[in-house]
Amino acid sequence: MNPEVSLKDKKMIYSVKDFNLWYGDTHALKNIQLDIPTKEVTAIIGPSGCGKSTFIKTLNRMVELVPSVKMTGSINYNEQNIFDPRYKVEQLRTDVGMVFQKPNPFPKSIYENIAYGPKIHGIKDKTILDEIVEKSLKGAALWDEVKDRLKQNAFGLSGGQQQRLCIARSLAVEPEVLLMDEPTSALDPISTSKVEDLIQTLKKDYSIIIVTHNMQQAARISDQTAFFLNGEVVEYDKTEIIYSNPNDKRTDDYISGKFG
Ligand SMILES: Nc1ncnc2c1ncn2[C@@H]1O[C@H](COP(=O)(O)OP(=O)(O)OP(=O)(O)O)[C@@H](O)[C@H]1O
Repeated sequence: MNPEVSLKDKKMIYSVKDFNLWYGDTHALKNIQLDIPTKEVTAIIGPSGCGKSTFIKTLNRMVELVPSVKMTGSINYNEQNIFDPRYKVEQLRTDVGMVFQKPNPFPKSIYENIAYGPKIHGIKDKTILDEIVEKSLKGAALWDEVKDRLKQNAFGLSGGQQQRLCIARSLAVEPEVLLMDEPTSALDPISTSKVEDLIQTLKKDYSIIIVTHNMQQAARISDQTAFFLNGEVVEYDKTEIIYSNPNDKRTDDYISGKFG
């Protein structure tokens, strides 16, 4: 990241304004203001229960699957309010891919895991599907490891390979954004490091928003970091500032391990 460019001068993919969310009576997100830059890595950190997962599940409107949810405020994605009744949620879910904490491949072959999304979008031509599978697996740095066993079941892959397969599956429908909810917490250190390297490569083409419990990970891979506490954003700034010279004492206390 160019250190001369301040956060507010960047091109934004999301702009979150006055946003509140309740699960029944639980006020889980409180008056959130957050602008998320395009083609960078934005980390969401904070202690358990502070609203990190709720926040990223709001960005693709997945949170609405919980019946008791109520929301106020606005979230603009590419300058359109995703809560506008005319907004097409299906398009949002295509543009915004999601990778979860535990790798969740389909019980199908490696090939079919990747081809599934494009097929649903109407692509039937075998040559085109082959190309998408190869490109997506290369994009997720998995091609060389699996190119000779594409017909084998995805459950035969290691946990780290399964997680990269899930990233490849997201890439296959050509998203703009990747939401990642603790994508390495179930992985060993070597697989974690491969996924972290991959995230660094992917940010050339995608905007990445990652929830992580691992503060070293956020420091290593993100351009900006938002510190959440009790449903509020306490501080949001370039990662180097959050980690070296935070404004708020609560951020400092969390970063230095005094609570969490
Ligand atoms: N489906 C749900 N129904 C009711 N309350 C929920 C639901 N999901 C989350 N909450 C509540 O919303 C608040 C925020 O939870 P959330 O899962 O977003 O936090 P988190 O920061 O991601 O936590 P963790 O790091 O433990 O995953 C918590 O008080 C939680 O109990």
